[in-house]
Amino acid sequence: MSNPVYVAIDTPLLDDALNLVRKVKAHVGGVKLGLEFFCANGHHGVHEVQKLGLPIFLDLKLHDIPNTVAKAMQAINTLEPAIVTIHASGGRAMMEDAKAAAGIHTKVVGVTVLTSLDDHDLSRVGVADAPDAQVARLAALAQEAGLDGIVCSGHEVKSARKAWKDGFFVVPGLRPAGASTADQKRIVTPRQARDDGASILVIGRPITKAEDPDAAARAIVGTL
Ligand SMILES: O=C(O)c1cc(=O)[nH]c(=O)n1[C@@H]1O[C@H](COP(=O)(O)O)[C@@H](O)[C@H]1O
Repeated sequence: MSNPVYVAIDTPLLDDALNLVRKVKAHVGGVKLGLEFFCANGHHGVHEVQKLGLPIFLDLKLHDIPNTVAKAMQAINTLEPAIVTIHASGGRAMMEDAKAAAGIHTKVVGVTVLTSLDDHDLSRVGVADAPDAQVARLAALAQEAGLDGIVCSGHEVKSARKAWKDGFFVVPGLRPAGASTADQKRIVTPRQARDDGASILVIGRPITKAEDPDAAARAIVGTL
């Protein structure tokens, strides 16, 4: 079984990112680079991290009209990322065009309901349904659009996996027991997410902000 843990490197500083990846690379299966890193370092930064030998998850959460998202996807194809995110709420046509524009080795996954949101936050943006119903709706749309899978919290992954057996499920919002939740609202432990059908476990601060990131990554993998 390959290591499902992707470490979220949320920094705009290339040297910090490289140092962190060097520290934890023996105990993670891949590296997630986000918008913060990409805006600061672009293709060059991704190439530098890629040299360390782990698969790259480019978390850009693209969300725009279909033409714009498809063109953005084409512009990152030369990086050959293993995984790229788009927002499922961008609609079916946007998802179809994004997938069509992506490279054949890239998994395109749709972000459903951010793990930092709860029922109350959803109602404030006009979504009357609870997170699980909204995740189920967007997961079905992502599947229809031909995406590889979705991003959802550990609260929804079990039912999402049941409805989409060969889907690829990316689960962030993971906290080892007792860890600080910070801005995350729908959290579970890495083990729970794994048991409930997650394909990839995205873990940031519990590893990157630990005194010893390598030991933290190793301990988390030990619980799986
Ligand atoms: O797409 C994501 O990766 C993502 C989706 C989501 O709903 N929630 C979420 O936290 N993420 C990302 O997962 C990572 C979580 O980081 P930590 O909370 O530090 O573990 C961050 O890089 C977020 O951008």
